[in-house]
Amino acid sequence: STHQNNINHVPQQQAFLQNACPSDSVLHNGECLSSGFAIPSTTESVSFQENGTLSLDESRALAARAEDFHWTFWPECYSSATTPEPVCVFTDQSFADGRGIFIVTTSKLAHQMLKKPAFADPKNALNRINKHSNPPFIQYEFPGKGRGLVANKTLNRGDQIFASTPLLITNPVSYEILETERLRLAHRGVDTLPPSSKASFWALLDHFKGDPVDDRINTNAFEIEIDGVSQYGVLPEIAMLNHDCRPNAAYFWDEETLSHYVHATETILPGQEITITYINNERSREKRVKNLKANWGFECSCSSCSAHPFFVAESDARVEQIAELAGYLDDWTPASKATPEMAEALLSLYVQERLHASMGVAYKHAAEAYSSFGERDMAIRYARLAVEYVVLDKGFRDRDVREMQSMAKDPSMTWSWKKRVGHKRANAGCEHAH
Ligand SMILES: C[S@@+](CC[C@H](N)C(=O)[O-])C[C@H]1O[C@@H](n2cnc3c(N)ncnc32)[C@H](O)[C@@H]1O
Repeated sequence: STHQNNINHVPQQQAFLQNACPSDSVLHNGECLSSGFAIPSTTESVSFQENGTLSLDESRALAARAEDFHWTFWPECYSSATTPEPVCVFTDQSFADGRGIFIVTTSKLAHQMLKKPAFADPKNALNRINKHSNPPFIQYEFPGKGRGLVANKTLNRGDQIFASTPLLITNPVSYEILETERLRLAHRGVDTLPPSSKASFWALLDHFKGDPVDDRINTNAFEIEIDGVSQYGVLPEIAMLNHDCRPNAAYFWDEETLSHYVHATETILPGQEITITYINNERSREKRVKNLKANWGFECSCSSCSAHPFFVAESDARVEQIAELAGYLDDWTPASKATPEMAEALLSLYVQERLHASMGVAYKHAAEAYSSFGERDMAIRYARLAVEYVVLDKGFRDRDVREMQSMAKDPSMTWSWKKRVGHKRANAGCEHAH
């Protein structure tokens, strides 16, 4: 379908430069070409320097000359029949005190991103971010899973391990242009990063051994949401953390500061590896292993994946029971069988299963279950714990965090208060309806 591609994929230099070329043409290789112009199929080219892109010096000069133009380089862009606008690479070398960032997206979305406090008010937004001196860990090489981070001091639950901004963000729209063009944008992005960030990028693991840039992105990217769109971000610090199905740290993405935060979710002693989860762990071993293989391409070697079949079966049974109890607790109909005792069983299963990093949801269930029977103090107890845990994996601005903060203040003002008073409460002794 090379023909098809030549017709549909007209490489365009950014639409912003409206005034640089007449409206019926595009800027290409420093020249205005009629928009019917199509460069030769890039599939035949080996070098990314070919095919007439602006040199870095040219695009830097062009960006400097343009009025009100935030980015360090004039963006290289490509479009296809399905892209709403050309997809371009936008680099800001001065972002986050010179750490730099490149973003592969449309100009409209790139412009929208500039409104985030991380770009608009970095002094305040980023004052706690990217501070990597005196880290609470050292890097260590583990046989079978590569580099990882090991605590060099005791970390308590809630301690920040690091918080950092991505070196790159790619929007899913970039998959709508030709693969060769998508790769050119990614390579261009890496070439435009400041030297130390470029070095951190190249030091990342390339697990799949394909295109060296794409491979590093695929091996290390995390899903991040910006303005309702799920995108990929690469952060060299968090990329050093290995996966464990029973991790001792959690991370969240904060859209306002465009930062990724990592915190301990339990006590981590010096010498212990700091781990996060790459997947949803509240599933059977078989499903977890399959998911890691399919999406990350590795055989999980964590202790709960490599346990003896007896222990695997026990663990799977607990995970299944967690889902069953959560199902009851989520039932808010008059026929609901949910009780606070169920929530206690749920909490106990989370602890036994060592799912500390995801305890937040269990504490929320417990807080609501007690609130629904009008038990104020127990609701407060668990609402406080829910806030403490949920924030570590959902972030400061999460809805559940706010809800649990309100419950901790005054359960009687929340929607669940006394919702189930009068429901049968098995094992609780007192069964009379109020
Ligand atoms: C984001 S990187 C983590 C850092 C990596 N170990 C390194 O040296 O750069 C992800 C890669 O680490 C390895 N890895 C992470 N967790 C693992 C685990 N639980 N079992 C086996 N390999 C793992 C896999 O090769 C995976 O593709």
